[in-house]
Amino acid sequence: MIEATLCFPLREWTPDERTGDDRERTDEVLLIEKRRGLGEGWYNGPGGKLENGETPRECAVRETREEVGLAVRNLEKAGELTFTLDGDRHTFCHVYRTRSFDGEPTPSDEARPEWVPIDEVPYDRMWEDDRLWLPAVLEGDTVAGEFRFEGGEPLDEADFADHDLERDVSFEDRS
Ligand SMILES: Nc1nc2c([nH]c(=O)n2[C@H]2C[C@H](O)[C@@H](COP(=O)(O)OP(=O)(O)OP(=O)(O)O)O2)c(=O)[nH]1
Repeated sequence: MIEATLCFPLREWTPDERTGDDRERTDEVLLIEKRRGLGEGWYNGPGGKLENGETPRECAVRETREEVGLAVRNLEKAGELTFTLDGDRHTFCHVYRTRSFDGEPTPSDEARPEWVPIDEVPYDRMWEDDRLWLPAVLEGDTVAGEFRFEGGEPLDEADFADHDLERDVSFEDRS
C-alpha cells in the first residue's frame, strides 16, 4: 500500500479598507493545480508519496517545498484517509494543515499554486471524494475516512463508489 501526505497551508485574508473592498474577512487555502502524475489537471493540496525512512510530517514538508517552494512548519494533523481500489487498500494518506510558513508560493514543473478563499474551493475540479472531507479540514476539524474506488488502475480514472467518514477524531500517534 502507498503511504502519502497532503498539506493545506492557510492564511487569513483581510479586506484592504483603502481600496473600498467590501468582501468579508476570510481564510484562504493554498491549493495547487497538478501538472503531472496522479490527479493531473485537478486541484489538490501540495503532497505526495513517502520516501524511504521519511516520516509523514517530513514528507509533507518536503513535498510542499518541492512543489511550491514554501517552507511549512508546525503542521497540525487533520486527517487520515484510506483509499481502496476494487476492495484492496491502495493508498493511506495523512492530511495536515498549517498557518506557519516562510516564502512565497512559486510554480514548479509539478504544480501551479493558487490561494483560494475556503468557501470558493473548486470541488468540481478535484478528486470526487474531496468535497466530503476537505471542508471539515479547512474549518479546523479532524477527519478519518475510507473512500472506495472501483474499476482498476490508475486510481484517478476509477469510479468513486462509496465511503465512511468520521469527524472530530483524535490522532494518538502524532504522525
Ligand atoms: N485530495 C485527494 N488527494 C488524493 C486522493 N487520492 C490520492 O492518492 N491523493 C493524493 C495523495 C498524494 O498526495 C497524491 C498522489 O501522490 P503523488 O502526487 O506523489 O503521485 P504521482 O503519481 O504524481 O507521483 P510522482 O510521479 O510525483 O512520484 O494524491 C484523493 O482522493 N483526494
